[in-house]
Amino acid sequence: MEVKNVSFSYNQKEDQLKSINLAVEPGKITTIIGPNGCGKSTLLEVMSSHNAPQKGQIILDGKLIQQYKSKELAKKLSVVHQKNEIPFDINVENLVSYGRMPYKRFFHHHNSEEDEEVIDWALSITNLQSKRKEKVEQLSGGERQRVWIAMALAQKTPILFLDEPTTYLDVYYQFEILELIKKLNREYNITIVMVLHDMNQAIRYSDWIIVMKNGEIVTEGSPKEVITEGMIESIYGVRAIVNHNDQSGFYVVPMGVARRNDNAT
Ligand SMILES: Nc1ncnc2c1ncn2[C@@H]1O[C@H](COP(=O)(O)OP(=O)(O)OP(=O)(O)O)[C@@H](O)[C@H]1O
Repeated sequence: MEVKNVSFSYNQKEDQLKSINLAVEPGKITTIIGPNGCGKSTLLEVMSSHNAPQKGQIILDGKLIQQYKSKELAKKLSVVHQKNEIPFDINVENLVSYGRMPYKRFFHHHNSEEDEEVIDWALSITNLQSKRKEKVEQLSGGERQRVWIAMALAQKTPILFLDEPTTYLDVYYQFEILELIKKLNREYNITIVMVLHDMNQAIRYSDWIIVMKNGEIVTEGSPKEVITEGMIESIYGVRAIVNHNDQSGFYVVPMGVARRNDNAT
């Protein structure tokens, strides 16, 4: 997938994305980081054709993204959004089965054998088999996040976008979700593009990191190239120590505010 010179504005006054250029490498985990409001979610929304850019092109498998029919695109790319509304009274397997919609004909609501197999696979890889009859609203935050991921997996797409998949989760569930994402990438070869805030998680789980500020990409590269004390100070206005030890590998310790950050976005 390639993003070429893309600009996007919600209000026609100011661009929330300014001339974005990037390429998503197939089979890798790409993570977008940057301060609140810098345009990370907006970029995912534009890359998934949820919003159309005013300028530039997004190309997926050699074709402009707006030329895909919605069902056709939904077989290539699935998205786990930051905020999700649970339909009233729905159980886990019924919500996950929504992921099969792109494969169904109009007014054909029942699941085919293949649909059932894929739903079983999505439930088992997200470790939700035992919860399949439970109401989604009664699950814990970590379990719910796995349900949204299972629904996206039921779409059986080669590309998965996740917007802040670990937000609101305790540290155990954060690792559980990130390990699942890594497994989807390493064992099932699903290309991942995700937004994260935690730099240590970005270091540990990404092949490639894109850093945004003010609607622009300011730098990108491998975690080691990108996560530096200088980058953290200039992008976030925070003093940090970037260190390495044999046990933990390479890690960041944020130390405090370096300067008043009036221009975080
Ligand atoms: N639906 C919308 N209508 C108008 N402006 C919006 C809308 N959604 C986001 N914005 C604005 O676009 C800018 C980028 O927002 P976006 O949510 O993409 O940032 P983000 O980097 O994902 O932030 P965060 O880390 O806080 O989730 C912000 O100034 C935000 O206020």
